Amino acid sequence: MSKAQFIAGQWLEGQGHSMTSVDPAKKQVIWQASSATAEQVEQAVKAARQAFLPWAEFSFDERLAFVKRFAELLGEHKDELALVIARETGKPLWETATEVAAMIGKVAISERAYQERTGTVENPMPQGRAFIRHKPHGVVAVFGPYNFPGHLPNGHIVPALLAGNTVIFKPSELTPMVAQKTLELWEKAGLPAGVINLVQGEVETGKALASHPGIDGLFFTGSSRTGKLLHEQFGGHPGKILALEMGGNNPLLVKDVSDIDATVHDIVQSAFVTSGQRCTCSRRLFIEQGPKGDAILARLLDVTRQIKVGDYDAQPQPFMGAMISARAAAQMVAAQQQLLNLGATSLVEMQHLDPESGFVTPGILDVTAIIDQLPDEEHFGPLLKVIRYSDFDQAIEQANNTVFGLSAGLLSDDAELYQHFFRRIRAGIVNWNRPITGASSAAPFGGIGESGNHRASAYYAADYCAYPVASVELEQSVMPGTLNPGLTF
Ligand SMILES: NC(=O)C1=CN([C@@H]2O[C@H](COP(=O)(O)OP(=O)(O)OC[C@H]3O[C@@H](n4cnc5c(N)ncnc54)[C@H](O)[C@@H]3O)[C@@H](O)[C@H]2O)C=CC1
Repeated sequence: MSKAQFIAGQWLEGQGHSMTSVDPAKKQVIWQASSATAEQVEQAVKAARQAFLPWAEFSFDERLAFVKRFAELLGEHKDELALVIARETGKPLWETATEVAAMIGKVAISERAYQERTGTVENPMPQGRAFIRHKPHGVVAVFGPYNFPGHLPNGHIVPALLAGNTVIFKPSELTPMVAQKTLELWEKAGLPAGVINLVQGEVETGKALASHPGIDGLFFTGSSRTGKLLHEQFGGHPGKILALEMGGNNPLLVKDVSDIDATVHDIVQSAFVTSGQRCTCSRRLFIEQGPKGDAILARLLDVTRQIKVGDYDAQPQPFMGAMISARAAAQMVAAQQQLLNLGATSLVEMQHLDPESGFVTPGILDVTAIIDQLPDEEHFGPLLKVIRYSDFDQAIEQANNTVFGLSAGLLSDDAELYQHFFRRIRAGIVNWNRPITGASSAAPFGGIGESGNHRASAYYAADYCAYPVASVELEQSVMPGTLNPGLTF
């Protein structure tokens, strides 16, 4: 049993029910502990509140020194952390190494973002000095998803701490071991007690934290379903900051390309990387009808059938590892069946390779015939839906026919067509001849519609981690040269 709760600088056993984490590739229990109760969440909020003022009173450079030490420790422990992420998520080691690298890279980017987006500005004025400064919100909760259990929570935690907030982190219940490892590194970095706290548990722990009156904000990355629940819960609390990074039903359009292999590579990288478990993954692929489209589709089917799926530590490395759980894999196969029942045609069948594991092969369906009945849902796995179109503008209209709006892309040699597409498509990430996954931490990261609430993360995370304060300041009160009418001194 692990002491999995980190509260006020102490590792504590949870007082709730027992939790386990299962390696979805090797099917072994790799972690066991007890969840945090509502009382322990309360302790964590108290600890974060007590730590807030001293932490906020440190200078930016002092806070930065702690965060840089964390980045150094990530570097020293990068192989160990990459292995923990691989074991808990099933993602291949080549990919989890890039996740740890992104966590390290986040620190320098967040430092720059803090200065550029929330630094201090002095404006000239006739009398006194005018300042724009930024202050931390206070105690913030960070909720993380399972697909990038290190990098995505880190994308909230690092800018939150730099801005002077204290944090209570509630990771996904599917990736508690990664959270524990990460917090051990924060502890080693010497953060004062209470500045970062970890509460592990399932939905009830999440609810206890999200509904706690003592938090000043909540930064969430996860499903639209949960994000919407939180949005409702935060209704009537305009004083609390809520940043939601949620799912997508992302379209990728293809027209007039000369290099078929390069195009297919961008499609595969968009649809199947991380076994389709990225919020930016392409779910819908629009290919023109006719021989040119046929050739692209034929090559895509051919390459997809050859994608290597395997253990995270296999040599040579597979492109796709296991999905997060046997349950998630079974749900994807069920989603495929549901679309087949509606009248979709299977082009490459997704298969659950072993019902006890998270391994699935990638699948492709032609859904052209059922476009009007297509459920507008995020299928969070390696299942790509192909739509054959004859009119490009209609294809854009269909691409926009979603409640989501996270990422979208065009694969085409035609620069003017891209401008046309860019003006019409609705999404927070719009790419041209590049995969629609792999968004940069140095750019804003967020979507419109049900993909987010206009609080983009990554480079723009600095914005939701602090509030602006406008001040006009003068050493002492001075009588103005002219008085307003009606005043007598
Ligand atoms: N836009 C973005 O930046 C990203 C979005 N995602 C989305 O995340 C999803 C996959 O992640 P999941 O872990 O399945 O998301 P999830 O919504 O199931 O869980 C996220 C977090 O919320 C907590 N939670 C769940 N129900 C709750 C409730 N009722 N009250 C309070 N807390 C609750 C969970 O314990 C977890 O910590 C996908 O939909 C994906 O698109 C994933 C990565 C990035």
